[in-house]
Amino acid sequence: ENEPPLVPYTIPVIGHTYSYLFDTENFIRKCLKKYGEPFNIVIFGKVTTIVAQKYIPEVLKAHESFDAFEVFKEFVPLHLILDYDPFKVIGFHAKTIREQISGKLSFHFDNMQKDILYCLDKWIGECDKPRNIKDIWDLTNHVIGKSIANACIGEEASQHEDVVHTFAILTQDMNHYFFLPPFLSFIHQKLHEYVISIPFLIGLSPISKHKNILINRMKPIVETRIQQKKSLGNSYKPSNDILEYYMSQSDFDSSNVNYSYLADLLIFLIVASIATTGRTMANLLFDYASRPEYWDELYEEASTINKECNGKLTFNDINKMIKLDSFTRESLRHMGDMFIAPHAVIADHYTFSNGYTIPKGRNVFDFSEDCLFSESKYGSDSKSFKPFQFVPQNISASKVDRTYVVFGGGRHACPGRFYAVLMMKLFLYNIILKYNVKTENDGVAKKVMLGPFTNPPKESLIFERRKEQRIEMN
Ligand code: HEM
Repeated sequence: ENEPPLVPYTIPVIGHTYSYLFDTENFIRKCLKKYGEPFNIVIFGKVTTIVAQKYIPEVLKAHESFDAFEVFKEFVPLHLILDYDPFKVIGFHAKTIREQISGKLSFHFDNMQKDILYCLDKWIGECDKPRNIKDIWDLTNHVIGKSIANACIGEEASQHEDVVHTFAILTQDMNHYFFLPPFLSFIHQKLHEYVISIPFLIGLSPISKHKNILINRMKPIVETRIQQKKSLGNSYKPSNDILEYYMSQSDFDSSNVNYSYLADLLIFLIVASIATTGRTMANLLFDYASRPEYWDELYEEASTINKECNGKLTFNDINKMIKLDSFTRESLRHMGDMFIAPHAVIADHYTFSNGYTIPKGRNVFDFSEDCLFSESKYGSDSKSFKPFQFVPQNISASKVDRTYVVFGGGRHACPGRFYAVLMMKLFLYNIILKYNVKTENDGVAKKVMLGPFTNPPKESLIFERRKEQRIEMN
C-alpha cells in the first residue's frame, strides 16, 4: 500500500484518458501542482503513475526495477509479429549497437559522409532554381536508412534501392497499424496488443515483404563470406558491418543459416534506429530552415571547417563545430514529445525515495517535458529556442543528464545516440554548405501533435543552391 495519490475521476475505466490525450500539458501540470509527484491517473482502463522532473532520474537509475520495453511492446507488439522475440535479447541488441556502431564511429564516418552526399544528390539535387521538397521526414528516413543499411549489411548490399527503401519505410509501414490509441485496453489489458497484431499474423501487413527483401539481399553476402572463410582460413578479412558480427556469434551455424532469425534481428535495429533518427533529422532541418537569424553563424562555422580540411571532413573536424552541436542539442531538447520513455515496474514492487510504493506491472509515464523545459536549468524562458546556449558549457548533444532525457538515461540510455547525433550534424553540415533552405511562408514550421507526441512538420521546404561554393570532397 502507500500508493501515490490517485487523481479523482468521474467515469470508471475511461478515467483521465480524454484529458491525457487531448489536454496533456494542462492536465498533467495541474495535477503536479495539486498533488506533487508521483501521482496516479487512470488511462486506457489502467492505473498509471506519472513522474516528472524530480522522479524521472530516480526511475531511470533504478534499472533493476523498471523496463521500458514492457511498455513499448504494448504499443508495438514485435514479440507477436516476428518469429523471434526481440524483447528477450535487448541486452544483445544494446551490446551490438554499443560495440559495432557507437564504438566504431570513426570507422563509419567516411561511409556516413558518402551516403549523405549520395542522398542529397539523389533526392534534393542541384536546385539551380528553387525547388520545393515535400515530405521531409520521408527524405530523412531514406538518408538514415541508407546509412544504417550500410552499417548493418555492408556497402555492397546497401547499394540496392529496394533494401534502402525497406530500411527507410519499414517502421512507418508498421506504425500505420499501431497508430490507434489502445482503446481496446478498456475491455481487457492484452486485447489491444492482440488485435493490432492480427494483420501481421494473417500476412496482410507489409512486414513479410520487407523481411523477404532483407533476406534476399543478405543471403548472397553471407554465402560468399562463408565460402571465403573456408578457403582463406586465417587470412579471411572480416568486414566491419553488423552482419559480420552476427556471423561471428557462437550460435551462428554456417551449415544451416537461419535467415529468418538474422532478418528479425535487423528488423529490431531498424525499428530502434530509423524513425527515431529520421524524425530528429527532419526536426533539425525545420528548426534550421525556420530561423534565418542563425544561418550566417552556422554557415561561417561550417565553411571555415570545410576550408580548413580542404573538403575532406574527418571525425575530428565535425567535433570542432561547437555551434552546430549546440544547435543540434537545442533541436533535440525541443523534440516536442511530452513523454519519452515510459517504464513498467518489473520488480515485485517499487518504493520511491519519498516512501510511495507501486506494484509490479504498473506503468510509470515520464512527463519529460518538465525536465526538458526545466526553468531552474534552462532559465525562465526555457521554452524559447536558444540554439547556442550550450556553446559556453561545451556539452555534446549526445550527453544525457537529469534534465536532458531525450535519449533516456542510466544504464539503458540509448546506445545509438552517438551515431544518431553524428548523423544529424553531418546531415545539417552538408545541407548548410550546399543549399539555402527556407520554409514555405518564411515562418516557424509547426510540428504535428498526436496527443502527447509529435511528428515533424508536414509542410514543404524550399531548397536553392548556394552561390558560394563549398570545396568538394575528392
Ligand atoms: C535521435 C535518435 C534516437 C532517439 C531520440 C532515441 C531514443 C531512445 C530512448 C529514449 C531509449 C530508451 C532509453 C531508456 O530506456 O532509458 C532508447 C533505447 C535504445 N535505442 Fe535509441 N534513440 C535514437 C537512435 C537510436 C539509434 C540510431 C539506434 C541504433 C543504431 C538506437 C538503438 C537503441 C537501442 C538498442 C535501445 C535499447 C537500449 C537498452 O534497453 O539498453 N537508438 N533510444
